[in-house]
Amino acid sequence: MSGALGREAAVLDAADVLRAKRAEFALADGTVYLDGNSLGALPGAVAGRLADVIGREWGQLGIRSWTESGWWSAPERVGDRIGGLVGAAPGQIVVGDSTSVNVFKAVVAAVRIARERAPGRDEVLVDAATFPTDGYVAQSAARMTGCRVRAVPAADLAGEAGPRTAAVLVNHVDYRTGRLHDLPAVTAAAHTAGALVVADLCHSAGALPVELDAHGVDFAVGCTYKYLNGGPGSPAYLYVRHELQPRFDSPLPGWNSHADPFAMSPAYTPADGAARGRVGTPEILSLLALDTALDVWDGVALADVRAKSLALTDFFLRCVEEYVPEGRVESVTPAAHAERGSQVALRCAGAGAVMEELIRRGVVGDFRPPDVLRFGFTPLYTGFADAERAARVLAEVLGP
Ligand SMILES: Cc1ncc(COP(=O)(O)O)c(C=O)c1O
Ligand SMILES: Nc1c(O)cccc1C(=O)C[C@H](N)C(=O)O
Repeated sequence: MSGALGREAAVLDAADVLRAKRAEFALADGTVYLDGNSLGALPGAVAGRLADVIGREWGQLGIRSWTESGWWSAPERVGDRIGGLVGAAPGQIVVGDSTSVNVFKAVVAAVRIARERAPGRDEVLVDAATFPTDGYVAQSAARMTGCRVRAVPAADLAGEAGPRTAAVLVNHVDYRTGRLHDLPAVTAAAHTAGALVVADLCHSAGALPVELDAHGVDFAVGCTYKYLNGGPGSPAYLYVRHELQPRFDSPLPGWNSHADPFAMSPAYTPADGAARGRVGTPEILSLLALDTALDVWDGVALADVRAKSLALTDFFLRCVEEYVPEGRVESVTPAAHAERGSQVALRCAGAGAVMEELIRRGVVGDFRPPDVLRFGFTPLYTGFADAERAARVLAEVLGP
């Protein structure tokens, strides 16, 4: 650490109300980890929990663990814990499958409900810069339901929802630029137009306060391996708003979402509540790793997370401005706090090679084509000294 910004970082770290949380993570020595927006860091307690789940619950109790260890109901129990982080009252979130699969369930179900109300609706609106999987799944879901996809810039989604719109699929935060979209406005406009909203929270859950119930969002999906630190491939989640649950007609009705799964009935009767979003057997090992990973949120106020995230990203941008010669990088992340998630994306010539060199020097971010350096700031374990060092090393890599 060096210079005035280094000293400022030390002062900011000393005053950080979340600083004790860093010790709950296993972080590699000498590395600045700014890739929690792709794969969150490992919470230290996860290894012990998995050892117990494997050794005792699976190894000793075996099949009995589905009931005695609570495996069967873990998708709803862990879903309620995630609900506490995304403004969802209990009973509306189930954990399981991937985000991609949950986008499929949500978009098809949203179209089906919209069609019940007004059969002529035939359009799925998606934001044009969506994460690819959402766009691919929306295309297929639309084809299967006789709709067409119309891609418009996220900022135009609210204005574009109209009488033909059945569903609006919006990424809460853009994965490439880190732009935070106006979910309440999109939701309100979609509802005025008679459409339903599906929100992808992959880059917002755990990074900033999300208020699903308060904003009346219809469906939401998200992964748990980024800011929720569930580990590689940890299961995703599906939120279905309470009032919609009786009409939620899942396109993937598996035996796990049956009202009486062990009746093994040939006829499908959907379960009530969040369980209707289940499909097949839950991913118990990664689900229970996630369960323990969520313990790091105990005693954490999301307002503190948001305040630190904005302070960190502001500070990083200041350090970049100070250290990196003018014109070498350009931030594509909005300066306005109301429009920023928890990452900074810098457009940079030769970004792929620059990121490789950054990683070689211990600053781990990622590269997104065609020319974006992406730095994720995870307030629970990223400090101001990390932000300062990352900007300093970036300047060294780019040269004078
Ligand atoms: C916004 C967004 N949606 C969906 C996904 C993909 O989800 P999954 O691969 O878990 O299905 C990602 C990241 O991979 C993402 O950033
Ligand atoms: N899910 C990932 C994976 O399995 C491997 C590498 C990266 C990912 C990601 O999550 C990418 C991430 N959604 C992104 O915003 O780019």
